Amino acid sequence: MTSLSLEKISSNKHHGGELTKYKFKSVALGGTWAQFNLFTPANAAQGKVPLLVYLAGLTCTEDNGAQKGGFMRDAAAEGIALLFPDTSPRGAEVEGEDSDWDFGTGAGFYLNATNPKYSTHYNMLNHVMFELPRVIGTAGFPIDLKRQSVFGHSMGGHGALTFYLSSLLHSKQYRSASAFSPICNPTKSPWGDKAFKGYLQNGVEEAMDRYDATKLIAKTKEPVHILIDYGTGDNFLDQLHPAAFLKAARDAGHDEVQVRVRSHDGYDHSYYFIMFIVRITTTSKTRGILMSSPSSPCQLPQSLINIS
Ligand SMILES: N[C@@H](CCC(=O)N[C@@H](CSC=O)C(=O)NCC(=O)O)C(=O)O
Repeated sequence: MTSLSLEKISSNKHHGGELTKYKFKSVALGGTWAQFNLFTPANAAQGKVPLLVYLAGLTCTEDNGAQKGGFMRDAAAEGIALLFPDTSPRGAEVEGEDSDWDFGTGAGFYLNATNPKYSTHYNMLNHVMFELPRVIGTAGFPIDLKRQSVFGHSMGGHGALTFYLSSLLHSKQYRSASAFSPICNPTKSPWGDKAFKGYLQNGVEEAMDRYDATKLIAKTKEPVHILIDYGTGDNFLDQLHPAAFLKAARDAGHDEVQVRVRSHDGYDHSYYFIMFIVRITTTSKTRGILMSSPSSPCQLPQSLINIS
């Protein structure tokens, strides 16, 4: 998979670091222009820093998390780079892709499409998990791709959980996953149903083993590091199923040290909730979760205690 060179669109100094927007012609997304934001903290000038990937939700672009998440202050303090990909290809010119807010443009669902209508362009899994790290590595950014974690919101929470769980057996690409209001059991949710029936040749059946975090955690034997937050006043709670994920995790033997699901009284699905959670969560480290490394054993439980 090769990519043309990056073009810088804009750059802003932020919390002592730099938030830069780039675009490039994405092979994974069928040759369309793909944009992303990358925050590099000030200490990246001294050496490579870890990377935390943020996956946004339905209707979002690479800007929502960067502008509304409130992640950068802690990332700067902890010396962590943040990557904000887009949520779908743009301008693929697939018939009907702009008809609905929860399918097509802005709603790539972090999978690789197998329905021939979408499979040239709608490959957000390949784009985020493989193409973007390759682009970042090739461009020579001061980022240590061996220290990578993933987090996200709603559809992006689904992406974070499924990317993390599906890479556990093979590449161990991410050290942990955390999610705000994630779609935890998308084969049981209307959003997931619509996405899978549209993007996948064999519909929901095809998604069971690959794209449903509740199904994946049920089969995961390895130790995991997962943190989920959701609000009880979430207007989309019927799409999320956090209790099903928690039950599957406990049934599979993952205790509260490995999988923590926190509910927050009255909070909704919006970025106001995300900002609140980020503030009560002492540092990005505790969401980003770069604490497990060969040289430093996993300290997630302790870090989670710190943030409770
Ligand atoms: N149709 C509405 C609602 C869309 C919405 O709430 N999107 C969420 C993600 S929902 C699950 O993935 C979101 O993050 N919106 C962007 C934001 O900045 O709040 C609409 O179009 O607004």
